[in-house]
Amino acid sequence: MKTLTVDLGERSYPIFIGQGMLGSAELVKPYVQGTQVLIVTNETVAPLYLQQCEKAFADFDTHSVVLQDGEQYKTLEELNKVFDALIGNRFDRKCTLVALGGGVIGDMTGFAAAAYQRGVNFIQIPTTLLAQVDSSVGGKTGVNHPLGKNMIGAFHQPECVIIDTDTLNTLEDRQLSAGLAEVIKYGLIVDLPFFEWLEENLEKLLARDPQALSEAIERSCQNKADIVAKDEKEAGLRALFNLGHTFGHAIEAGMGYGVWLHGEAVSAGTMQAVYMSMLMGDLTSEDEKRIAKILDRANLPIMPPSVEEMSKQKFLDLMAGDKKVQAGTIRLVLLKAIGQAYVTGDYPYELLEQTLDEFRS
Ligand SMILES: NC(=O)c1ccc[n+]([C@@H]2O[C@H](COP(=O)([O-])OP(=O)(O)OC[C@H]3O[C@@H](n4cnc5c(N)ncnc54)[C@H](O)[C@@H]3O)[C@@H](O)[C@H]2O)c1
Ligand SMILES: O=C(O)C(=O)C[C@@H](O)[C@H](O)[C@H](O)COP(=O)(O)O
Ligand SMILES: [Zn+2]
Repeated sequence: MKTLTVDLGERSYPIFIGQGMLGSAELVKPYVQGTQVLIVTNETVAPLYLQQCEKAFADFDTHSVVLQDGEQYKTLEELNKVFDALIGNRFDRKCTLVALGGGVIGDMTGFAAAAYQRGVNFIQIPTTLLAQVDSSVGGKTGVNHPLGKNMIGAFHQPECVIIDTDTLNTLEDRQLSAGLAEVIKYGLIVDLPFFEWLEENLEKLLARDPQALSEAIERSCQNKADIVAKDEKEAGLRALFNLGHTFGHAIEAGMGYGVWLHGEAVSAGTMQAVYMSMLMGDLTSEDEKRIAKILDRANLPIMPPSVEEMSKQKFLDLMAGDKKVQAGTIRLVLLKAIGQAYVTGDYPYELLEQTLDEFRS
């Protein structure tokens, strides 16, 4: 087992990466406060892993709640089921919530933990590649609104993150690819050597080679932990994790939550950011081809929805609601080079329009 640390002073926490850890009482015990535990999962993950996970919390007064599966259920309404379970079972302020599932369950459970009685502890047990490399680390929690992704939420850090890579054995190929979009993102924004390693090892990752997966998860989590430790609440640097997301979140909301997976929307959105970085005179067409190639090899979309599926105006309206918008300016994460991202609102607006028009024709 490998252990990384998210260094946030007295709120620092470990990320455990290994195999066969899901039922380990020894591992979770130090991170459970009080006597009451609520495991939050969904209807797909529960039959696969709930029983095993419950074993780890057998010494506590443990309950579970099973939510509907899908991005379309990442809503305040569905979240109420968690509050019903907590209040209905008289959970007190020292209780611990456990997120067992992908990023949707992690974001919702974290937000429930942030809000219940103004804040209780929670543990992340991510079971998708995307959640293991990104969403379980860093404390962004929340739910969607019909007009925008993750618009209602809170920063709330977990007590620990338990990444059992065995859970990836049951993940659908499409979901594995979606996770790779966020893995590739780390290479693009801050880590050229990791991008080069991914170019070398992509087939191994697609074939679920345990060693390759473990290395990709570790390097991704290390990149995430380093930046979160420097900028927990996204005053600046942390926004780099949003590469491809201003376009991608617009695709997710615009097409209807769940139609495009988050990772798929991030992939196409990354190509839009890459195209615009080329228009800005930074990336070369060789860079563009190289980035498109790795995303395509990962079985990810490299073109956004067609103009018929999503108009330029719809894109712009949704992007105008992005959380990085400042004084009406849509700020974007662009690339100076592979491995070197920056955030800017200082670009000719026509280049954004050109990206939305030309990239799709
Ligand atoms: N908080 C953050 O920093 C952050 C970062 C990235 C993404 N996100 C959010 O995460 C969400 C996407 O997460 P996701 O890609 O994990 O999607 P997801 O949570 O919807 O999971 C994908 C699918 O895999 C299923 N599943 C989960 N684990 C499984 C397993 N081991 N075997 C078989 N099936 C399994 C789920 O039930 C679901 O159907 C989005 O809502 C996105 O906004 C948040
Ligand atoms: O942790 C972060 O910071 C990220 O931006 C990670 C992203 O991959 C993730 O999709 C996040 O939820 C997007 O954040 P948002 O603030 O744009 O909703
Ligand atoms: Zn993301």
